[in-house]
Amino acid sequence: MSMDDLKRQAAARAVEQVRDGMKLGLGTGSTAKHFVELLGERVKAGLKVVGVPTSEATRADAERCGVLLTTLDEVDRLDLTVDGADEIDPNLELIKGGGGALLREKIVAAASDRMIVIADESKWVPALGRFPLPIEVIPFGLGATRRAIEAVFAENGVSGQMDVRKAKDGHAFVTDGGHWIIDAHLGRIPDSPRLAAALNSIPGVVEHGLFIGLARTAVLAGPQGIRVVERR
Ligand SMILES: O=C(CO)[C@H](O)[C@H](O)COP(=O)(O)O
Repeated sequence: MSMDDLKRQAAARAVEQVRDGMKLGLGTGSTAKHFVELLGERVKAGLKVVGVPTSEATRADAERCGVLLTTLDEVDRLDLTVDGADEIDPNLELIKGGGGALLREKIVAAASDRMIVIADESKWVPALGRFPLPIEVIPFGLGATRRAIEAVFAENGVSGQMDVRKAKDGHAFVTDGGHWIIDAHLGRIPDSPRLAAALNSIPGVVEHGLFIGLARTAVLAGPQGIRVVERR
């Protein structure tokens, strides 16, 4: 079974949680794309839902699949967000942002009563940090922001190379919000909630990919089947 089959299986399990009338957060990435496609099939069969997309790519996918869209200005809370992740630890803390949509993803997840993270088993890790941590920054004053990030890393016992993410054309990758992303290669993050809070305090950092206390359920698809992990 391919990795993509596993992603689709995890997405299919999450689609079972969707009920008529729900307001949904729609994640970004290849796993979330499966969810949007499967949701679209249920919509065509008569399910009534509205979704808030977490990226322009997901907006296009949802429109193509016939999923009605709304915004967080038009609705108050969302019932459920379903999104992928780059890493998931046993406390259901996440690294997200490999696809560059972390800012909208976090806004949408925080506005949701429940977040289900869907992934293949390879995303399950004992501790976060092997996947480079995406940090979304304002291009202005980048040198100062980098130095402040380095200082926060040192205070939190981590260090590693920091790369400005590049697009395929070799220029800086620009997020849907018009910002840049620094990918920080930290190896292992001993205390992710503490690091997340410290990064939030840096001027010039718009958001980072540590999702702390947001995911309630993880649906992990592996060759042996599906494992569902609930937040303790
Ligand atoms: O955070 C994300 C996008 O910003 C994605 O959810 C994450 O990168 C996982 O992607 P995929 O499902 O393609 O493995």
